[in-house]
Amino acid sequence: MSTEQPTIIYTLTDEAPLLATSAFLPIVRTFTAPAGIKVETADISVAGRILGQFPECLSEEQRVADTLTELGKLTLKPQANIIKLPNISASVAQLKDAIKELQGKGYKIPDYPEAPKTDEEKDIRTRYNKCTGSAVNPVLREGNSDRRAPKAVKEYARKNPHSMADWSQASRSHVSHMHAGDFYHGEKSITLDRAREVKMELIAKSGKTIVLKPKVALLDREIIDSMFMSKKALVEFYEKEIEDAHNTGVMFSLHVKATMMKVSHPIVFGHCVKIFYKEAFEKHAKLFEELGVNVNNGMVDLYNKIGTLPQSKQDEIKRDLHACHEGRPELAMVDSAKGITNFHSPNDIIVDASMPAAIRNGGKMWGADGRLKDVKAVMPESTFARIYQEIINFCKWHGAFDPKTMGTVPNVGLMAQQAEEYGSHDKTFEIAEDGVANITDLSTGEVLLSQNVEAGDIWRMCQVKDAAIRDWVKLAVTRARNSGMPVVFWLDAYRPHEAQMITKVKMYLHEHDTAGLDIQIMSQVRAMRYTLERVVRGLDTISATGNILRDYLTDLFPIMELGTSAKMLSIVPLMAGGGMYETGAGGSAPKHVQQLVEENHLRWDSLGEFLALAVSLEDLGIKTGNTQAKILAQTLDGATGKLLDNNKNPSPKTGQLDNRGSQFYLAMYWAQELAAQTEDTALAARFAPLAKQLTTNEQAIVAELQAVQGKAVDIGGYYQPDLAKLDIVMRPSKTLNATLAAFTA
Ligand SMILES: NC(=O)C1=CN([C@@H]2O[C@H](COP(=O)(O)OP(=O)(O)OC[C@H]3O[C@@H](n4cnc5c(N)ncnc54)[C@H](OP(=O)(O)O)[C@@H]3O)[C@@H](O)[C@H]2O)C=CC1
Ligand SMILES: O=C(O)CCC(=O)C(=O)O
Ligand SMILES: [Mg+2]
Repeated sequence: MSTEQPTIIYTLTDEAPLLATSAFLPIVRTFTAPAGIKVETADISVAGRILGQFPECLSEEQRVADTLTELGKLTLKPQANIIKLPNISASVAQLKDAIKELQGKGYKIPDYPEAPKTDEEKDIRTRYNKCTGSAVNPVLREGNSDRRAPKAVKEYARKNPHSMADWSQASRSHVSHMHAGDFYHGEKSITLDRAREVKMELIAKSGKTIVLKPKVALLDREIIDSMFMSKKALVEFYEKEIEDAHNTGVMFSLHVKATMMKVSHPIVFGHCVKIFYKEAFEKHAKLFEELGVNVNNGMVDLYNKIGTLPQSKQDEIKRDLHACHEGRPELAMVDSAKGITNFHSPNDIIVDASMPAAIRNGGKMWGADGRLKDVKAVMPESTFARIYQEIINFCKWHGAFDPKTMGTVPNVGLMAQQAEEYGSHDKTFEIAEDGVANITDLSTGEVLLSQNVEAGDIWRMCQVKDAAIRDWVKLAVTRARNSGMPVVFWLDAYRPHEAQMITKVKMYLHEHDTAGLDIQIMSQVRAMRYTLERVVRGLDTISATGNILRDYLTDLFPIMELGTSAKMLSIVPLMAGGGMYETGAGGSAPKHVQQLVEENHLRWDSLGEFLALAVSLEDLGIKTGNTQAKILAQTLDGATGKLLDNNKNPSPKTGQLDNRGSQFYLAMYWAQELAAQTEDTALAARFAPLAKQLTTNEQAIVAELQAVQGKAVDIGGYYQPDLAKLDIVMRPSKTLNATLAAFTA
């Protein structure tokens, strides 16, 4: 038994999860304190991360620690027990908004340098770049991923099915992806024969050698890939698909993951915008260059930059942009009421969330007129786009899934140690000149992988470490054994990277007793088909996938099965022995903040947080020998079950029970469960008065929580809300606050 006080690290993040945590944390502490468990916080919000980059610009009181780096180090220790809430993976536009907000609050941090020239500006830009895109998850995910719908949650969804729009066999919705010239087609992959140090360089046709990445240290038996996307092929593909959508009268939408693929996907996105508005971009090319317009950051960047021009010039540009819509297909909207299209910002439509939403809507997205319409879903990279076409085909034939009867698809995802594409952004480059792109051994000069590339192509190297793969296979076998479900490894033997993976998976499966287990390997399209054939028959199938499909499938299936990925249990067994517990599988729901600020109603569902806390406590109990932690875990699970049975989830409608009400019910049921358990009578006695008080005051507390709704509130900031104001807004029940305070006193 450890002598240190058992500690859970609770992350403070952004947007809806931060709002919810500010109310939930006092409840958590109330319950964990009697068991001697410490709950510490770690601020990894985008605002906190920005401030952490510029200590020299801040006063002593303003300075914050580099919490993310510290937390990253903790994940490498066996005692790590971290509750990780979803955080913003910021686009450049969001970053700039956050900088502005912080400057307005008196933090003297520099402006974001649009076109850095001096060394100082370049340094600032480098520091800010550390805060964009998916900057948190890859640092903390030092383990593979186990995401699933717990039994109670699945049962709840079966009894209370969410709405699913009908699918028509006449639906014209489809996925369009490249058939040549994308990363899939040009990929080369090897497994290393020993540890090596390599460089990435371009031997240009002009004779120049451009070193793009001077050194990458690789481990023995690591798999590395070299792949590129041809700009020419991409541009041709967009031209063809835009024209096809126009000719056939189907709405056009573009789905990327510009947060995690923070270097490649903004470029992929930008080309599409430039082709869609080709004539306007050609006409104003010089001016846009002078203004530093970069539509890789979305049309929002263009509109911001032209805002400095005389009104007549702005009007002319806008007229030219609007004129482009003539002869172009209708564009899918992000917010039709506000006129925000799919091209507004590359982060507005994030494929893992956007495609499931469209499939749940019968294959439709919103048009400018506020109506749902069939859509051409453009995902240039073919590697994973095909799974969506497969599920669309399935829905067209079988109709929408039925949450009452459908099976479940848990996921075991390879994500440790920045695996695969999601860890590649520091090794992704837009090629400046035609030439040969080589990955070369630094000490021997041997060229390990080589590609012929052209100016504008996107070239990248991905890595996945042997230890991560071995751990992933073990996790898949363990999950198969514990659940009794078959496992399918979604691996495509025709893709060079995955051919290497298949060899390793087969090898590592031999390390385990797989007798009686059903473990298969199938290409993604076949795996999707096989899984769906089982899903409609009510059968369950574990998907064991690489990092991208982990992300895609853990939104896709939960959204079909449960209506949201918020209700997922997301465990990351850290390879060093600790545990990280993510809360759900989705994001930070910016729309929910807007509703809170305008109407004081928070629809965010903290169920994922309740589930995460229970496994965190359970793990802490086992590892530290704290039996009360185990009881807290069991009773919390019981409370979550009651919450579901009694339907005390937050409602999306203002005036009804919201996140705060749902949290109150969790606290009440948890106290009741603790008071009722007989394993630890002292603990039962300790919680009995709390259970009694919360139960007696149920009506009063719910009424107090309800009474505040319907009016606008001030939380003192978006990226860095004022914690005191947040406390007032998120904890409006005097009775509840007083009861918790009296218990702790
Ligand atoms: N683990 C992480 O850190 C992740 C972070 N992100 C980040 O989150 C931000 C938003 O991403 P986006 O793609 O819009 O996806 P989100 O998952 O945040 O939002 C999509 C929709 O899902 C629903 N939803 C998601 N979680 C919950 C919840 N707990 N309770 C209720 N509803 C929920 C909401 O639908 P409705 O409004 O209809 O109720 C929401 O509008 C981005 O900055 C992104 O990078 C995204 C994924 C994971
Ligand atoms: O880190 C991010 O930006 C998003 C992560 C994500 O979508 C996921 O892991 O499901
Ligand atoms: Mg995701």
